Amino acid sequence: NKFTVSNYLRSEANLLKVLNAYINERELYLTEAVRYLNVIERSYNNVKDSIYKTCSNNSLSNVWYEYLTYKRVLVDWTIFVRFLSNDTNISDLIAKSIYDNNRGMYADFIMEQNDLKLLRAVQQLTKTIHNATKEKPIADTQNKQHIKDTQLQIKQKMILKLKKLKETVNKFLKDTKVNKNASLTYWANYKELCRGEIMQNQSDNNLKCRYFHNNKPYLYIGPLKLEELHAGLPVYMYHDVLYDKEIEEIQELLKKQNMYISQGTETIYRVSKVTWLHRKAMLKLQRRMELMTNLDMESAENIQVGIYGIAGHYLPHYDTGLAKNAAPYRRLATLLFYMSDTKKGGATVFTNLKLAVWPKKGSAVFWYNLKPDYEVDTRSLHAGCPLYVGTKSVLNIWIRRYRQEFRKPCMRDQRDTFIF
Ligand SMILES: O=C(O)CCC(=O)C(=O)O
Ligand SMILES: [Fe+2]
Repeated sequence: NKFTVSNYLRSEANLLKVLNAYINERELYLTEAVRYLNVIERSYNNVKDSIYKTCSNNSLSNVWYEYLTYKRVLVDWTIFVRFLSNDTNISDLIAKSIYDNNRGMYADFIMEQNDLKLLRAVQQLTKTIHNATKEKPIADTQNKQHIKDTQLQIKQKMILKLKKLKETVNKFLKDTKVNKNASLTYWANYKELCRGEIMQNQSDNNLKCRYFHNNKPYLYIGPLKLEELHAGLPVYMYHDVLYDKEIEEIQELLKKQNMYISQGTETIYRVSKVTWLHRKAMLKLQRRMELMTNLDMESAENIQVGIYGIAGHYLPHYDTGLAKNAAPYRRLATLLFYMSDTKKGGATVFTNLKLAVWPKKGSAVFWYNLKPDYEVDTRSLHAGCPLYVGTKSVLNIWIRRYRQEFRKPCMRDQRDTFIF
């Protein structure tokens, strides 16, 4: 087992082959499931519409709908569930079922409802289903009471059958490895927020704009303009906290660093350019940041500059890593400055809060990523929306947890969020 590059490449090629085959197979499986489920759903909608139209809740208005319903419960669902639990292919199951029952069972795949031939087929099929349920065909008896009894028995059978089907499906859903919640949370609200389709919750109308001095003498003279953006997890917007002159200064520094040529970031979750400025490169700004956050700037990272071009974006993420061995270095809070406005797209969105923040040149957003027990606050999940026009540039300042113990002491189960 000597190590050679070609040996290594060969095992990688194998891996690719196996995984591709696996994915193709899964894809076929799902396509078949979707196709078959659509057939069931169409039949279901057909019958449901007829119930609405005729306002009859107890009986199905004609023999066709009756047939469809029996067939769905007694045959279609059974096939589908067998398919889910065995991974066999549906065509085989249908073929087997046709063989077991009657060719005509699948007539509805090919016939229109007002077809004369169909009517005859339906009569035939209803018989078949009654046969399949081991009941005497209704047409064979003159006894009305007997017909009623038979129908009741069939109904009861169907209810039991549906109950069993539900159990099997639920078990299947529980057993599959897909973490539905994770993928849903990930995308939930992102696109709608970015398109500006979700408006802020009306119940948040206690939010205020205020001058904020935080008991700091300096701020008595020149208070901060603070806008509360969210009541649950406090997200604050500070207006006019980054001056045009400072923005120009930063852009000069970036040019010297060749920011616009190099340092592109292109991953599956982020398309932007990123570089860093030493946090002491902007001393006055650093002092302002301390006033805005009330946190010890000695544990702040250097300033991360992010630049997005058209279609640039950053998918939902937490700013902090959660490795246990690096607990003191978790990013307690984020201060995000906007160096530009955006004309279209490019909002910063908090997908769990259903909150969109539209960038305004010179303003900054501030929020906590950790709860008072220093674990991650899932409400802080956020993203940078795709940009449609122009360029968007931001400054990220992450303030880490260490050195904040006296300002923001760890409080298990005390409050659900940090406040100033
Ligand atoms: O660009 C934005 O609006 C958000 C940026 C962000 O979340 C980040 O860089 O961590
Ligand atoms: Fe972020």
